[in-house]
Amino acid sequence: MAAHTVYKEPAPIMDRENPLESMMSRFNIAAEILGLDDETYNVLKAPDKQVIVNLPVTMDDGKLRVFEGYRVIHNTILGPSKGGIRYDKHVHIDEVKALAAWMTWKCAVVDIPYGGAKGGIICDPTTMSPGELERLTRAYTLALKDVFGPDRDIPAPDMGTGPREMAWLMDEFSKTVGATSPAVVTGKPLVMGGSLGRTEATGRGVMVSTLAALKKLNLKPTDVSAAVQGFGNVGSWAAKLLFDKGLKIKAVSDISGAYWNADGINIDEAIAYKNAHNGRLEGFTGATTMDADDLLTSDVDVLVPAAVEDVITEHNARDIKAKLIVEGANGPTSASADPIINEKGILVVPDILANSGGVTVSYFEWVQNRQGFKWTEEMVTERADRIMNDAFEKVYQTSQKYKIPMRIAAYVVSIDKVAQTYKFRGGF
Ligand SMILES: NC(=O)C1=CN([C@@H]2O[C@H](COP(=O)(O)OP(=O)(O)OC[C@H]3O[C@@H](n4cnc5c(N)ncnc54)[C@H](OP(=O)(O)O)[C@@H]3O)[C@@H](O)[C@H]2O)C=CC1
Ligand SMILES: O=C(O)CCC(=O)C(=O)O
Repeated sequence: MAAHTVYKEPAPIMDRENPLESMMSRFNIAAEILGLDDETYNVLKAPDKQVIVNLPVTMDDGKLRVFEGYRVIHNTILGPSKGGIRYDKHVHIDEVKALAAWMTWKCAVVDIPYGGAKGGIICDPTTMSPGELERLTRAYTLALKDVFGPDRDIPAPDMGTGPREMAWLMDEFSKTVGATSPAVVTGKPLVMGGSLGRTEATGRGVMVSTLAALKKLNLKPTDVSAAVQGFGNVGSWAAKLLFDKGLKIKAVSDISGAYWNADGINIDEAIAYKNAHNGRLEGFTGATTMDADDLLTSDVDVLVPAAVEDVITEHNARDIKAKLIVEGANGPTSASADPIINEKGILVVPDILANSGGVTVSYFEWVQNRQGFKWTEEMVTERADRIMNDAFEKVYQTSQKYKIPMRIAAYVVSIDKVAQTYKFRGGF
């Protein structure tokens, strides 16, 4: 008889900052500023739906392992819910709930017709074979076949997933409905309905919002240095596009460590090195190694956290030297750090604005799938850049109007749009 193991070893959330608490604390401040009515507040403070699934997967050694997966739908008043799927050993339901709510606010801030959702599976994709990952992805899709759908809930990549997983998901879902259904998922490979520009979209949005913020600070990109934490999809593209705009990228990092060069790192070389070395920067010779935590407090003008949640906390915020933080990751700053950052006068382009380029181009992918017509790369980037710049300006003007940080202003813009929609639609 095969041995049965339940693969479930999440880090207890109590030992870390809780992203859900950070999300709620900002939501509460913005709701207060808006004078949000109790009914709408009570609807928005909790997710519409939380699904927990058990996923039995036969591993390559013939043993059966049961993984735990989640899909949280935060809100759908603006449209079908949208949000990525995370494969990571630290996935936690509270984290998925926070990430789902951030998707609602993110889609509202860029004014695209989606609600918010997020998914995750507790697993370590770095130790699993492609076959195991495929069986896991198909099991997750089957378990959620009644949740997903082009007009219901549309997943996408997040940490630990990419076009390969989205292709398996699209295929498995299509089999359950008996017809090829490309619009059920975004972030697909180009040959099967993916959009030009989606791979780099989140990093591009980070670059566009960094340039917009530098303008407000009267700083020229070519006079500015930056550090980027995380060198995956978001971090590597953000670093490359900022490097191309003339910023001196003095530090980058991934899970293997942080790498520093006061004269600037050649990001093209760093990406080529990573691609040739199993996706890691370990051993990169274009920089010297530095303590990973020191990257966040290093002597640079712009800090781009683009890895995981809660890396900027009350414990290190005082030591940050950057004048500008542009949040490529979701939730990289704990609410406990907000007052310190505000007191220091650091301008923060918050996650729900700075990294919204990804979902914006996902929206374009979904539109193209439904139109059955492929846009050119120029159409994608021109429209995405315009949306990012418009959203930046709207949030910036709101922050000026209410004399509040851009983070709270972004929540104000989003919650206001959602609340107004509830008023018009009625129903409760
Ligand atoms: N992909 C997207 O379109 C979007 C992603 N985001 C957010 O951006 C963030 C990154 O996602 P994405 O780039 O897709 O994920 P990836 O899995 O592609 O990359 C994550 C990167 O972070 C590194 N990393 C993980 N933990 C640490 C750490 N403690 N310190 C330094 N680096 C670390 C990883 O290193 P290694 O590879 O060596 O493990 C990897 O370089 C997440 O918060 C995600 O939710 C937001 C909007 C859209
Ligand atoms: O592209 C998408 O639909 C969602 C991306 C995502 O998960 C995010 O923005 O955090």
